[in-house]
Amino acid sequence: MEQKHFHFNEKKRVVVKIGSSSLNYGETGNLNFTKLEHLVRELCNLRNRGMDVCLVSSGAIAVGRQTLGMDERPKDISTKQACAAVGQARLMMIYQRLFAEYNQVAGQVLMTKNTMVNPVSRENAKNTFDELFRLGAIPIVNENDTVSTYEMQFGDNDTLSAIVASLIGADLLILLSDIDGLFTDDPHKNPDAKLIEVVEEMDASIYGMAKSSTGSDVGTGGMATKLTAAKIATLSGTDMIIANGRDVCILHHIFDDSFKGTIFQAKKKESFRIEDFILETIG
Ligand SMILES: Nc1ncnc2c1ncn2[C@@H]1O[C@H](COP(=O)(O)OP(=O)(O)O)[C@@H](O)[C@H]1O
Ligand SMILES: N[C@@H](CCC(=O)OP(=O)(O)O)C(=O)O
Repeated sequence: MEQKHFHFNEKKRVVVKIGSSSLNYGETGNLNFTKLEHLVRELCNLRNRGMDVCLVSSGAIAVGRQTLGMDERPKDISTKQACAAVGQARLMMIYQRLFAEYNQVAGQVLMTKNTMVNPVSRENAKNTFDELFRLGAIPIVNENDTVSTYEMQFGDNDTLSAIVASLIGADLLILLSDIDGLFTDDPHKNPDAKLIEVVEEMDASIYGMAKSSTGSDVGTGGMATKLTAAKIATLSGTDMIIANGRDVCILHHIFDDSFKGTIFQAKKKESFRIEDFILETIG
């Protein structure tokens, strides 16, 4: 797809979200180190281009489950939280090592809904991001799964990444998924589904396409949570892209103006306040 008119290479602050299914080998559930290494290299190159870069990485529960030798996806909250405690630490250890290889520094930011709803916590979180960018570091964000209660959970990192993008005033959010973008229907169920390349208006016809079915044993939310993310991002003035994270080199293709995916065009609404949106819609 030729998208020269979008000028993504002029973006200044970019959030990239990668889902659990893109970090693991589907068949074994083990981490794909080559993929992680390529992802980190791509993000370091964006930093080298002069952009502020933030990574929202899922995978804590999947990595913890693997590390603890569980065959089944955990169902109850305390088992998920125990998996996240083990997996988040392991994931960060790997990221720290890989970023250091490219002479970049990564910092961990773990958030709950409370971080966004409480004005003092929200301001503190924003200041932390600003300071990390000023220092040239790359924030790596996840939900604080080990402590977040059901009521205070975002529950999916698609929504969380859009909230982070809104909080830090990012001008581009990229969701790396296990699928090329938004299709007219779930392509795993409907082989006639067609890729939508650009979404200018988030109207009812668009919401009708997205199903919450996931493409893997580790994904959360399916396309429905990606559209919630698109709504938050576009109202905040952030363009959003869904692209396939199978090959993370797609990141430089996005900035070189040639890639396959779905672009949601920003529509900033002056009255939009992320904290009100969270209270009204996500609860
Ligand atoms: N309209 C749609 N277009 C594309 N994918 C869809 C659609 N509706 C549901 N899906 C499902 O959403 C999945 C992607 O979400 P998910 O499994 O949560 O993965 P991840 O968060 O890792 O990207 C796809 O694999 C697909 O099965
Ligand atoms: N916070 C959870 C991930 C939740 C989530 O949205 O997962 P995914 O659908 O894989 O992006 C974790 O790190 O395991």
